[in-house]
Amino acid sequence: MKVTVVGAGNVGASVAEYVAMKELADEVVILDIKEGFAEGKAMDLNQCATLNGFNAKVIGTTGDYSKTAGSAVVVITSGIPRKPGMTREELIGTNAGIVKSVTENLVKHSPDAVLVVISNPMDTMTYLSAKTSGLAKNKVIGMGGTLDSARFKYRLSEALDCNPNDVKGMVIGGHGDTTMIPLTRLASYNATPASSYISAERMEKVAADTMVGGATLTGLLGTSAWYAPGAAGAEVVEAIIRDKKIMMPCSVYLEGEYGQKDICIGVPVILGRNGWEKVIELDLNEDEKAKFEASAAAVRKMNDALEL
Ligand SMILES: NC(=O)C1=CN([C@@H]2O[C@H](COP(=O)(O)OP(=O)(O)OC[C@H]3O[C@@H](n4cnc5c(N)ncnc54)[C@H](O)[C@@H]3O)[C@@H](O)[C@H]2O)C=CC1
Ligand SMILES: O=C([O-])CC(=O)C(=O)O
Repeated sequence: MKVTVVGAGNVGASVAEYVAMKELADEVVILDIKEGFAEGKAMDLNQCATLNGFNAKVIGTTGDYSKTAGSAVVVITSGIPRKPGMTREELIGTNAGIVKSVTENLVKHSPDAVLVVISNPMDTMTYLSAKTSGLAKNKVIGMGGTLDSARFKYRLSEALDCNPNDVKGMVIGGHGDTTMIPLTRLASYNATPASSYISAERMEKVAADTMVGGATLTGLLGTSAWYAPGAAGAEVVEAIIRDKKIMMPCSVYLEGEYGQKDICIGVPVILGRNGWEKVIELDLNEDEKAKFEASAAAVRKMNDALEL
């Protein structure tokens, strides 16, 4: 089983590390355009094998797509990250060209792969990849909601002063500072609504902090985050490789679900060997529906900037 990660930068290397450590593939290929960079990251990761007890071979390449041939899953992280003060949407000018050419090269060599798109602005890059690849719609998955939901649960656990693993919560909508929708009404702690433990004001703060989760880290780090993005990317890869049939919010191509067509946006899906296998239609209330519509409108506006 082969998994390819395009982009050997912060997020790509983190995805590759988790994929190797979890032994999700026996071959993990990392591809970058920066001369020797992917080769260096691969060598460094291979030298962790005996320290972290994994047996996966990591292969680095500078732009040789033949090494990616026959991948079961490919993860696209190539492109520039934002700097403090920027939005993810501002990255479109540089990243659209990169994601388009990377997608074309990948599908030439791995026509049966499932694509996991991470590059930002993620929903629009997923839409671009879906349109460019010509793959079945279920084979293109944008990773954002899985990360945003992990941040939501972290913020909830802070507010409730509890183990984050006892908290359930989901973020749907676009992966943007103003477009993501933490579903506060449906969040729970030990099968009880999380809202029954904290004030409405505190819950609003949890949601607001979740929405600017990426921007907050970018302000602190000077570039965007990679540990949780890498872990979330690997979580999606694991669900596919291990055919887990597990629900995660991902950006997928909608054809009427949630009242939306011809758009990739975050909704809960069942992930398995074939990619996303089913969209789960949550019973949203009027406020949540209105937020989802506004989020979709913003993502659609961004998609309009693409040259397809
Ligand atoms: N969807 C999500 O939840 C998240 C998305 N991101 C996004 O992921 C992307 C990568 O972020 P970082 O890894 O932090 O950036 P980075 O700058 O550390 O790494 C990006 C890598 O892509 C490579 N690259 C550029 N053009 C390429 C091409 N044509 N082919 C192959 N490789 C190419 C660069 O050489 C660089 O090594 C950014 O767009 C960032 O905004 C980051 C975190 C979370
Ligand atoms: O904030 C960013 O630009 C990177 C990203 O998507 C995230 O960490 O959620």
